[in-house]
Amino acid sequence: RVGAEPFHRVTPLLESWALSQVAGMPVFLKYENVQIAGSFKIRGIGHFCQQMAKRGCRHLVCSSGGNAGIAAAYSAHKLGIPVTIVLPEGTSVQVVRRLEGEGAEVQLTGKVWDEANVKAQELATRDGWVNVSPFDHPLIWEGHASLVRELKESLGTPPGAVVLAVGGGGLLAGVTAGLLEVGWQHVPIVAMETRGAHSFNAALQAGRPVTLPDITSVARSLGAKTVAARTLECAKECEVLSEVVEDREAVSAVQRFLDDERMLVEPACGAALASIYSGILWRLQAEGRLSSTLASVVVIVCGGNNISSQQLQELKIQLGCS
Ligand SMILES: COC[C@H](NCc1c(COP(=O)(O)O)cnc(C)c1O)C(=O)O
Repeated sequence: RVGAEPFHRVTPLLESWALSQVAGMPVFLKYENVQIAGSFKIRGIGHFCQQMAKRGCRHLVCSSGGNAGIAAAYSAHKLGIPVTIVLPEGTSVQVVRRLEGEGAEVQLTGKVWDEANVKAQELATRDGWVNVSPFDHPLIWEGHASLVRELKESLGTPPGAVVLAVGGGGLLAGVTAGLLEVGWQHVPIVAMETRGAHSFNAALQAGRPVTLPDITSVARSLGAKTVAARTLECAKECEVLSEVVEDREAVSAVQRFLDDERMLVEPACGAALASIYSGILWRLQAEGRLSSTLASVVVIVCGGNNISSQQLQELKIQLGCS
């Protein structure tokens, strides 16, 4: 039966000795980097695709910086439905190869995700075709909420804060939905972005979704110029602290995490880890915006496929980080 079992897996939640030392408090890492299809995306995208298959969808199309596209290709493969992935021209060869390996038809168009998305929406007007948004649909948020149910299962008691990265805001919307569902709506969310992809921070400042003129951050997976409108409602329903770090800090965090935990993640994930490595949590506590006596903090290691040791070396040279 379609949709009987979700496509995602339960991921480990492990206390990190190294990051706890840096943070001066217990840091628990939710390892979505070992999730099916390489990032947390499969939780929401898989759920969305299963529901669409139930409703008679015959062809899936997705515009993605990479990870949502891989999750959509994996889901389509599992469902036996053809899928077209529309990607920005600069997408790495390894992602294109991975998508074609999952059986997807890949089209490269546009400079950034928003332009590829216009093309995907055009294709989706065909009969029986459904566009899989990388981050902006209630079914995606519903699927991502499974992550918080797993946190509740593992921790029992609520963490002092949950740290996550924001691109289009799907993970933020899903975690908010999950916190409300398990009764942890008082747990603050630290929403991390890199400068040059800080569309959520800009929206919060303006009180409405803002479209950035361009994406200039190396964290391409955070590269949605306009954040989902739903994220502004999340900021009213939960306590959401929006923080922006420089690319250099995100890439330095990737390197430190590689040495601390021997795992390689994208700069998008480095943005979340920079909350620890760049002392953002410590500063929020010093400013009184986070309690100075947090019992623990959970950092969602969102993962991502779009990184290699060579790309990390090139990024470190490009950004001049240690
Ligand atoms: C343009 O890209 C949006 C989306 N990446 C989103 C993404 C995020 C941010 O998640 P969001 O806030 O978009 O739900 C964090 N961490 C990783 C590794 C990601 O791939 C995609 O793959 O299409």
